[in-house]
Amino acid sequence: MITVENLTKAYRGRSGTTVALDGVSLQVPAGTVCGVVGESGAGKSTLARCIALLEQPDSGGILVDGTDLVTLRGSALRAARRQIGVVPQNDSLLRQRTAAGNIALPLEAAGAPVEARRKRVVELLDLVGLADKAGNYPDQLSGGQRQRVAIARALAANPSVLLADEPTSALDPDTTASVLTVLDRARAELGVTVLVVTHDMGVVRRICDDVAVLDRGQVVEHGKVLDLVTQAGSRTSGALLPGVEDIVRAGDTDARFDRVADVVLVGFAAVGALLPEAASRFEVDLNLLGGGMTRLADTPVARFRVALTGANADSAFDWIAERGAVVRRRPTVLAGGAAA
Ligand SMILES: Nc1ncnc2c1ncn2[C@@H]1O[C@H](COP(=O)(O)OP(=O)(O)OP(=O)(O)O)[C@@H](O)[C@H]1O
Repeated sequence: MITVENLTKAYRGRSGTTVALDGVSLQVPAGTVCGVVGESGAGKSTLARCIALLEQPDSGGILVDGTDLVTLRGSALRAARRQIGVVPQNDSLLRQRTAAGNIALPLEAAGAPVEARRKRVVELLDLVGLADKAGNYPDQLSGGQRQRVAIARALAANPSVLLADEPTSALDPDTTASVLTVLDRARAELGVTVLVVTHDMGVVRRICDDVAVLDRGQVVEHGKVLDLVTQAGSRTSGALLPGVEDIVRAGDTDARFDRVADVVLVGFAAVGALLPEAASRFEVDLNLLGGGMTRLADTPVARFRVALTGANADSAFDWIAERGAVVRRRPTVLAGGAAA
């Protein structure tokens, strides 16, 4: 578990002071993947550097498994650093070392015996899908493969936390997918807690359990992705759910139906069956006016603008809501123009 408590950090320069982190608090449960997102300049990299102990915050705490890292010095600080594997923003492999040689670096620094090193490097190459590239030098690897070697190197000393700063920013979509798969495997197979700094909500969509949205040094949204997408007006729902607004000229079209609502459905059962079942159970005509389906990690999620016609339209929406869907009714415009 990583707990960031009220972290502040300002940069002081000749042209004045820039507040990069302004009381940031967040919790990342053990064994989850958390995305830190936000516009350029929001403070994401500063937060990552503070958590990686590469930068000293002005105030606040960073607790990893209960230990406040900010207060540590000397050998305790060095030991704490080993608990945090860092995948740097830029290509950071040593050019004169092979993939295996790069991955072995932290193990050499920790004084691990040769045989243990060799075994661990083989395991890690396998984890990142590069078992056949052990002897390749960085220049003989693609950008995505180099990034996977950097992840393997960050995992070499068995850290409890893996911190990746924009791990996919320079990669094409296919390569991005392979890097994200590796981060997901690190969590699933090694139980590592993963913090991914990214400006790309696609990363959140694919692998994050949790997300923290930073804006001008503050956390403006934080929680489970699947909870945040059900909250009306959340930035996460806006960025990750299919849009319903632009499909129809709402006022005109809504008027043709008895009841209209925006419905968010989460999970296989809800997405697959809830709406047709409601239609047949309550004998209402069901029309989808907008929206669509998507997938958040392994979970199917849908947002539809649903129109119902029939005497039981209200009861049908109540029933859908009782089964866990989020139903936001829209004011129904009657054919004559007055709101119902
Ligand atoms: N070393 C520094 N010296 C002075 N100001 C800095 C320094 N590093 C960052 N800043 C400023 O702090 C603020 C937060 O920067 P930071 O790099 O943490 O944001 P970010 O969200 O990671 O942005 P990006 O997505 O562009 O990398 C910005 O206003 C930035 O200009």
